[in-house]
Amino acid sequence: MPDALDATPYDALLLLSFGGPEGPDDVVPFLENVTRGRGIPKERLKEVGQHYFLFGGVSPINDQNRALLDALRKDFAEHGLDLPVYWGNRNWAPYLTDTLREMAADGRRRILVLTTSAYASYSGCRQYRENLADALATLRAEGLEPPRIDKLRHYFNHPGFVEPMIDGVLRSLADLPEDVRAGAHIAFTTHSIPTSAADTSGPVEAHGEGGAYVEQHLDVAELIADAVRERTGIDHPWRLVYQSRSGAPHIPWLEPDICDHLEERHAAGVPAVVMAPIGFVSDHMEVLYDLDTEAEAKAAELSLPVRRSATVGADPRFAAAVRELITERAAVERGQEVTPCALGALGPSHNLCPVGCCPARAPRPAAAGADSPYA
Ligand SMILES: CC1=C(CCC(=O)O)c2cc3nc(cc4[nH]c(cc5[nH]c(cc1n2)c(C)c5CCC(=O)O)c(CCC(=O)O)c4C)C(CCC(=O)O)=C3C
Ligand SMILES: [Fe+2]
Repeated sequence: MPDALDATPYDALLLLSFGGPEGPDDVVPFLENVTRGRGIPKERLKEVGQHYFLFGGVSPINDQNRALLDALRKDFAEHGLDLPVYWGNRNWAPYLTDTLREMAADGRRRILVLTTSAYASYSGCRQYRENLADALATLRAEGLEPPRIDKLRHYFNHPGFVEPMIDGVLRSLADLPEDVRAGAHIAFTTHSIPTSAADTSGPVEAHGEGGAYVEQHLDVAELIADAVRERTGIDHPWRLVYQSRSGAPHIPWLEPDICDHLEERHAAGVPAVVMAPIGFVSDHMEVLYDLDTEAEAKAAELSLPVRRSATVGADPRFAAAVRELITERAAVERGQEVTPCALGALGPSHNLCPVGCCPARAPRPAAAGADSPYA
């Protein structure tokens, strides 16, 4: 086997995700897990519960992660990368702590973590690092020797993440009626977060209006829009907009919301919109409900033709990107020179979250960062 497919010093990959309910009885306990201590109004929770009940109480996210696990294992096997893959979630079974306990029992000592979040933010990065620190503390309290954990760098600008989304937008444009296609605008969407969380996202030097969170999404949006222009010869105007706002109404979150944006585009005479959910790794509930149900209903009310483009999901190019990120990071840990792969203006993200990256409201231990107690 060539050197590049050596994962040493790592002995396992952990896919770390959000988790979702798998039946009606799971919905309320799942939402309690998600919102524990996070100050989400009761009304909002009831409403979000209804989104899940509309789909039989089942979030597609777990099956999508199972498909990603299959794609990763297949890719690793085909390329001779001998690295076992595990899966654990923040909010639903298989729970992260149970998976880490199993990994420790299997003798895994150096674990690399892949999160199903491509960008910097408290929710998408540090909160997962806090979950890892909590799980490690539990193992330690149980008298188990906790493994050492590193997290793969943010992959928002990796070609294996961006290219499937370019294809998705091209497919959605092609799927629009011909008479509105050339004039279509692209609405890149991501999860809204409190502006205070956006402004402090990423390393301290990226803090400022919108922080690394907005900056990274704008980088991806521009990459996709440029590629679409190159391949179609048409300059489709675009904007980064937000969805899935939560929290109390008096706290500012990133705007505009996709539904307001559709209204505004319609009023401006735009003939069609492609909604491209670049903030998400799979077509989970935020996509199925907030875009395919709510935003589609708004568009129907406006008689505005819209299409929603696909997320990467289990695309083989994404699986290959994960393999490349693993072998790249492993080489770094072995002290070898590597050229990290990244598109766009921002360049490859840091391997180790620096101190002050995506701070929490109340500081808590977080694993796999420069400020980690057991890094
Ligand atoms: C940045 C971000 C991502 C993208 C990065 C990533 O993927 O990590 C993301 C993903 C997801 N969010 C999800 C679900 C929920 N998020 C909620 C609440 C919140 N999300 C937030 C942010 C994010 N969320 C925030 C700041 C809150 C407020 C509460 C808090 O400060 O923590 C709530 C509570 C109800 C509500 O208020 O909406 C639910 C149910 C699911 C699962 C979908 C499924 O089941 O298929 C996924 C993948
Ligand atoms: Fe969320």
